[in-house]
Amino acid sequence: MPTLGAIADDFTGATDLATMLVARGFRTVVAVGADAVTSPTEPDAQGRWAAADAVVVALKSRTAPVPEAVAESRRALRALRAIGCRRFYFKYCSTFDSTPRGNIGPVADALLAETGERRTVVVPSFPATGRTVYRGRLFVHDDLLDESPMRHHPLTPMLDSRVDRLLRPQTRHPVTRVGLDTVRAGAARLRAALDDEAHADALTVVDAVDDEDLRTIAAATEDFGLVTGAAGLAVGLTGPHPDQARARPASRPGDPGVVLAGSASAATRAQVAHALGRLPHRRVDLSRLRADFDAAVAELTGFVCERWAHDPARPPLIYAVAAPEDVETDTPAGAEPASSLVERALAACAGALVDAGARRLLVAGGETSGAVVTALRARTLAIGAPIAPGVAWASTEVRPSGATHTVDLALKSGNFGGTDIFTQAWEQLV
Ligand SMILES: Nc1ncnc2c1ncn2[C@@H]1O[C@H](COP(=O)(O)OP(=O)(O)OP(=O)(O)O)[C@@H](O)[C@H]1O
Ligand SMILES: O=C(O)[C@@H](O)C(=O)CO
Repeated sequence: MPTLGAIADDFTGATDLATMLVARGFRTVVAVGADAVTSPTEPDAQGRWAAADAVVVALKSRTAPVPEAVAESRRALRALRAIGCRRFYFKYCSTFDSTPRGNIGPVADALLAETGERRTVVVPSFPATGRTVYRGRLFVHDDLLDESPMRHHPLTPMLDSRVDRLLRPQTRHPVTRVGLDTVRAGAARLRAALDDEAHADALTVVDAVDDEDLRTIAAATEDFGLVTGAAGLAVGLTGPHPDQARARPASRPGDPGVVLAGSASAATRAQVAHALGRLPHRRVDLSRLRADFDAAVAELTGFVCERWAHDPARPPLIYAVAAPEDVETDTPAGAEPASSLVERALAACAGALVDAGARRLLVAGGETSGAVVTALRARTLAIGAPIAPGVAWASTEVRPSGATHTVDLALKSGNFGGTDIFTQAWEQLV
């Protein structure tokens, strides 16, 4: 029976947190939307929840309209409570992706109200991926958040690095801070500080620079009904199944695989560049898609199938962006924007390729992952072997066009993973 329920505001974020929970000994299932918890279609659904220690509901709420994000998050919390969860974790991005309207503040407010809790902590720090919070400022490796590439994010440009200043316009609660000195004084001192009247009704941003700080925060908040943060905070949680939490791969070595990269992030571009010399590849052609979408998708999938026949051991790469100038910033008059066009194309490729035999799919980009998972009609993901901090394989049943197949799927956040992840990830599937 799961006791820990998490609500993630995007799909790659959900698998990021689930990867951490599995490493910490929680048998973890990712549910795609609240409906996958409340009305599961699989015959053994009750058994699935009974055999889980943690359930993470993956939402697409990060940049949704505020009322929609709030309603979906509330529904997810109620669904998690109905299957037994008693503690809740709101997972958002380690780069605090949000705007002055939301959605981190409004969702945190709603989840506090729903749980009956008065206060919670705000912990975006994730040192394993270079995100740290010091004196309330969020760093991405050596850069302040607003001096990192996140400054130019198309949907959530991050123009400040002070987490409290980012959050204040988003929430009805006071936003307070607790600094690293207090964290380093230990869990008891931190807890005493959090119990101070100043933080009684607050969202409290807590500094954390390394995993030990996160463990201290987790210990100090172990009886909080709701915590909020990136996946890093889970480093301080301990699940009941330290050696048996990881799901087995669904595929066998040599089964057909493919990489679908829709992300344009600097990390993904470096990964694409690395893979270009090593994997068969095709770039998504925007004008071809606009001229004849179905034919363009058929060309891409035909290429992949032809390469499988030639060399099944090398998973082909279908990618959208290799260089910054590949990103289309101005949509031609009357045309579909490149972002949704590419998402639809990669989702269509995923469905067609699973029907054609793909049993291993590595997807790069949060929005891209959401589109692919939706097209594959996956309901739940059982988290397996880790690939990189925040990225793991997951086995899942999919049915893009009726027939059900079990596949291994890895959802890679745009900024995560080493340069060689597209060629090396497959080695973890054993
Ligand atoms: N050539 C292009 N021009 C414009 N947009 C593109 C192009 N290629 C891809 N895109 C879009 O860019 C967006 C990338 O977002 P996505 O969330 O998939 O990656 P990301 O932002 O790097 O990942 P994450 O959210 O995990 O950090 C998608 O909507 C994708 O369709
Ligand atoms: O926390 C992160 O950085 C990631 O899990 C994420 O949310 C990617 O979109």
